[in-house]
Amino acid sequence: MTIELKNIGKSYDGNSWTLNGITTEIESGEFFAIVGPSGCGKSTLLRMIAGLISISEGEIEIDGKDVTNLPPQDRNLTMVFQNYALFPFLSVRDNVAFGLKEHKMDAEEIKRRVDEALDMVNLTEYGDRKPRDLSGGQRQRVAVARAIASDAEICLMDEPLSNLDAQLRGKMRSEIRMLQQKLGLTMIYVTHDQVEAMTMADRIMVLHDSKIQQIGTPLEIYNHPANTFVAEFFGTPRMNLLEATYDARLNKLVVDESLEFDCEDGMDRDDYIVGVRPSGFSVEKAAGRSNARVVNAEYLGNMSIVELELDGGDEIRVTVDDDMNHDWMINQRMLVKPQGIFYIFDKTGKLFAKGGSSNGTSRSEEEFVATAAR
Ligand SMILES: Nc1ncnc2c1ncn2[C@@H]1O[C@H](COP(=O)(O)OP(=O)(O)OP(=O)(O)O)[C@@H](O)[C@H]1O
Repeated sequence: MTIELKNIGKSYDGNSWTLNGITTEIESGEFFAIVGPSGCGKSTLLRMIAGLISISEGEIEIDGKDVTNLPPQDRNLTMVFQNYALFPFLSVRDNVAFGLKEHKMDAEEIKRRVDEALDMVNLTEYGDRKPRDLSGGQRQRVAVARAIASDAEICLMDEPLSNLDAQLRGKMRSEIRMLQQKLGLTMIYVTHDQVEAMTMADRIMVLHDSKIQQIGTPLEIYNHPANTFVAEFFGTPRMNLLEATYDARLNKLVVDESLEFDCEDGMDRDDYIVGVRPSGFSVEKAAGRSNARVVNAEYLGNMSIVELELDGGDEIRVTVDDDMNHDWMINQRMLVKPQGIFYIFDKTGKLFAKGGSSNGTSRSEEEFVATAAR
């Protein structure tokens, strides 16, 4: 089932827009994640698609049919909430069967569907328990089983894993993804967790400032972030964003007078923002040459995260992989150089171009993807 959002807007107070101009098409069988920081309107959008709150502007179509004014039960969808919304006084089986009974479905059919759904989430032996006698992860599975049993072709999930510990979250991520694929569900999945979105989704919509910042596959979003917001939101530690001046004579962008980034033709301004992921620098002790000092270092086993202050005052965060030499000393002088890919944003934060090469040694012109003309 496809879902089409046409210029959706929401204003709770009639003055300001919580969401504005949301337009996209979600394909049948797609796992579509909506991500963004707290308060950006993720739940609002999901609830509008579900029909739980009204839309201030725009239209929603499901499988080509306008459902904007239809109640939730007529939209062929089901929803899993953050707090699972289980009935405490009903058994697991009855929780899963609840919606089916409401629909006056035949008892045999209900039993078949409940058995099947509990089997899929590995809860067959827990059917007679009450929710309070289950672990957090098991409760979460009951909520998923209820969604599956409904046979709806669209499933909406609102931060379903946020109450679980990190280990269980990782396990449930792959379980939900597997079930979604097995059942061919069209999934819209809200999360504030960029890792969850990157690992589960076919495509991601990034929301911020009431608007869509970017829609793309996880790779597209990571490799071609549309702006500084998206660039910083995805990737841990965050991308370093540094103010840079363009030196036309050298054809280089210069940060703090000591870090230089090679440019292609087409640079038309004096000021840009250079974005460098923490892996995009080399750090070495070089006799007589240095441009930074170590401020802090965390050794994590397979790598270190090192914070450095450039001589011009900017701070950067660098990851050093397979760090055998992890005796970083605070205030130690270092020579920092760019290596590999970097991003050039204009002063408004929009991606202007991508520079550098991915192998970290030589740079090729093909790697320089000019996006300014778009
Ligand atoms: N019923 C309401 N009345 C007025 N304002 C609301 C209402 N519900 C949400 N809001 C506001 O709309 C904005 C978006 O809220 P929403 O819950 O959609 O964000 P979210 O991205 O899901 O956040 P979180 O990740 O924290 O759950 C917030 O500023 C919130 O305060």
